[in-house]
Amino acid sequence: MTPSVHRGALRLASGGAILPDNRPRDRGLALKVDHLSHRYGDLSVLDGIDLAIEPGSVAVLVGPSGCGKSTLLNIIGGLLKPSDGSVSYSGEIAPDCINPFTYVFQDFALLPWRSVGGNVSLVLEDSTLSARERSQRIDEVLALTGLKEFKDAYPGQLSGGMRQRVGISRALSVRPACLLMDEPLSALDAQSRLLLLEEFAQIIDRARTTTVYVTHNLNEAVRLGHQIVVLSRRPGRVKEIIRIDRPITERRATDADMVEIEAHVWDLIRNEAAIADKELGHAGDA
Ligand SMILES: Nc1ncnc2c1ncn2[C@@H]1O[C@H](COP(=O)(O)OP(=O)(O)OP(=O)(O)O)[C@@H](O)[C@H]1O
Repeated sequence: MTPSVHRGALRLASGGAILPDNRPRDRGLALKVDHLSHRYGDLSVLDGIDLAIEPGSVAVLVGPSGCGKSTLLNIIGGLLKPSDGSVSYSGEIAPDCINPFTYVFQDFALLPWRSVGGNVSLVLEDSTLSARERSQRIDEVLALTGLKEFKDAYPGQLSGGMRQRVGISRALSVRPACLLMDEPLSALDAQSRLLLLEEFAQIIDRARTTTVYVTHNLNEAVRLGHQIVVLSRRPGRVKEIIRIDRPITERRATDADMVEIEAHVWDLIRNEAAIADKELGHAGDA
């Protein structure tokens, strides 16, 4: 099979969609991963992954350490070419989208000498937006992420949770068609993480951008995912896909069904995670 990342199915939407109030319900691309495998040299990392992600939905990738979650995210984002299989995208990219595939990483990568507004502005400065349009967008995303009052503050004056909200503001300001999030909350202390998780749920729901979210934290997975893709240990294969239909904003981590799903996901990965940890530990000894 010829490995490929198809981008041919993308087309521009006719109407300019605006976050947050008059946005369309489903902003984003549909993604399809077909029989995808990946190797780094002799190391087989992903094996035969099939996956479909609906526009505007959140797919969470979980699995033991080293099972290939970030690799899959990077292939979906077009940073890596798969050894086998393909990723295809279909749907509409709004004309106001500056960067269709946009990452949010765990380290916030903010410039300390730039204000909150200045950090968001950074990703808009090479675009064709006028100064006025840029300023409107910045105000709009800061309103969406609850940072309006902090536009002129500097990263050093903010908590970790707020810094990550600047990170997500910056990502949303380009109006992405797909958000790629690699453990965005993992650099935070437990309390900030819980607080920001609730805020993320609201922000992700309001933005309605197709989102692929990698995490080790199963609480985040059930809180945010429309589907939870459970991968086996390396080489990662899809072990089970769990769908959660309840709207993200109507979920509570303590709801009985959420607790049950989380326990089920943990059952699926517990043994494999223990084995993967030992394998990685030995690899580190070598
Ligand atoms: N560029 C690379 N070259 C060689 N091996 C790599 C490369 N990137 C990742 N790997 C290896 O591929 C495997 C999968 O890595 P990846 O980061 O995708 O897994 P992961 O599930 O995201 O891991 P974790 O949960 O620990 O973050 C690991 O064994 C890793 O060491």
